[in-house]
Amino acid sequence: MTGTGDSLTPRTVVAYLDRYIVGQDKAKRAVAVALRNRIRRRRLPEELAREVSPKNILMVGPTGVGKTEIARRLARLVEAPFVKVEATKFTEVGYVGRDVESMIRDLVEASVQMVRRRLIEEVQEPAARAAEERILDALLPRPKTEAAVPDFLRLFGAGRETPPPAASPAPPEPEVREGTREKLRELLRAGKLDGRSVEVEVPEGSRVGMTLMGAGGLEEMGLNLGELLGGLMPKRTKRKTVTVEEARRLLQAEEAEKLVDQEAVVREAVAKAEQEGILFVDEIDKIAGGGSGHGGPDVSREGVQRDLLPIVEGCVVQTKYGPVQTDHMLFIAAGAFHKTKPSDLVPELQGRLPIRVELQPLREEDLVRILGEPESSLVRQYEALLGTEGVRLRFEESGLRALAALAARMNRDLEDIGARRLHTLLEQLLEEISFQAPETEEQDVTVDAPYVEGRLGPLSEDREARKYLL
Ligand SMILES: Nc1ncnc2c1ncn2[C@@H]1O[C@H](COP(=O)(O)OP(=O)(O)OP(=O)(O)O)[C@@H](O)[C@H]1O
Repeated sequence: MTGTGDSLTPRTVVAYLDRYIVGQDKAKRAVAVALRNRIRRRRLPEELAREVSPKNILMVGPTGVGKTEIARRLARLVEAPFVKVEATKFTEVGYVGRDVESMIRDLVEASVQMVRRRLIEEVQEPAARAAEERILDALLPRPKTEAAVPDFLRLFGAGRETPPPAASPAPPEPEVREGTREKLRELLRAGKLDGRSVEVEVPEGSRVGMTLMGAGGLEEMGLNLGELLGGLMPKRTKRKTVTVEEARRLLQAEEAEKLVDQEAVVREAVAKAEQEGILFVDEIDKIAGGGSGHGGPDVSREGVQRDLLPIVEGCVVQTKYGPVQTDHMLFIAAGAFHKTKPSDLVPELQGRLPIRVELQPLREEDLVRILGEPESSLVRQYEALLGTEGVRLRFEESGLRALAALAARMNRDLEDIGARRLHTLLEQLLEEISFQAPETEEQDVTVDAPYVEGRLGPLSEDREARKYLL
């Protein structure tokens, strides 16, 4: 389900999120409302719409309970450009105030990729046709004499009287060639020529990727000399012998690239980032309060908050795609707040994160559901992955319960890493099968409680091993 506008009521958004994330109803509601506010804002007269700032969200909750997942799924639902950053990244040595702006550049880049992918998808049909013609040209080269005469001269009759070189056979009549070309086209479309070799002209590598050494200003804005000059320098191509199948892939990609208007991509991408962008700023709790991030000569936490502020409040950031306004981007900040409180953030930042939601630690029952219920749950992923190699994996309810119980225990005894514990446990549980799958005959594996206990029980009792493996 993707879409924008009327169909995206908070209720439908929550229902969508429910398909992937277990529990955390308050956080789901908060993001659904924030999204709805965006839709409402777009219906306002322009002048008023400009005044309405997004209702940014502060998610408070321990690690691994679904904070990022909720934000990411929301972005995917509405096809919004999305970026996740760790606020602590900006407290590191070597940090300069403007680095905070890099998250906006990353967002725009994500938006450009997104728009480009979509537009490229849209021109696949004409690109495929153009690629087909080029492959046919390569398989059935035009006779040299004719090809050597530019089309505009041929209009005046040039080329007709040029006799073929004595040694080479006379070129086939145009109608005969046309017929052959059409036959070849049929074979090509039926995939009968896929294995044949053909020589085609393809662009050479990517554009020159020289970065301007030492030109701090440009580099900071994400500018790159190769890209700056890319448009001015002729693109280099080389002749390459490949299979017809590969040629189709290469040429179709090249033709699609040519058909997409790069300026239109940038225009749409910048607007999309400005109006629909979602920035997820994790570990915001670690920059709350004064002092440095984690001792040492790091940049002060308050300094980072002060740098974040203009971006959250709305400013213009220079990017290689031009100036980008941050006023209407949605910020979702998140943190565990074990050692600090949201009220330790500078007041202006607190004011810019008006919606507060708490996410709950995951209980054993939640972990059971997380294993099996979400549409792309871990269990489904493993079943599908191993299924590709003939392993019919089946999880029984008792197996899921045993796994969840163990995960809950390890979270209590070691460190609470939330649902991430399930990843490490499942990896250990299925390690052997995963390793052997390609070499074994088809097999059925049923994961029930004894299976889980047999494999993970001993590990969970071993004080040292469990620290590293579970
Ligand atoms: N409530 C949940 N329902 C389904 N899956 C979950 C849930 N909570 C966590 N997960 C899964 O656990 C993993 C980690 O979750 P997520 O990235 O959302 O953590 P987080 O709360 O953002 O923590 P952190 O702040 O440390 O990044 C993801 O693979 C996610 O799908």
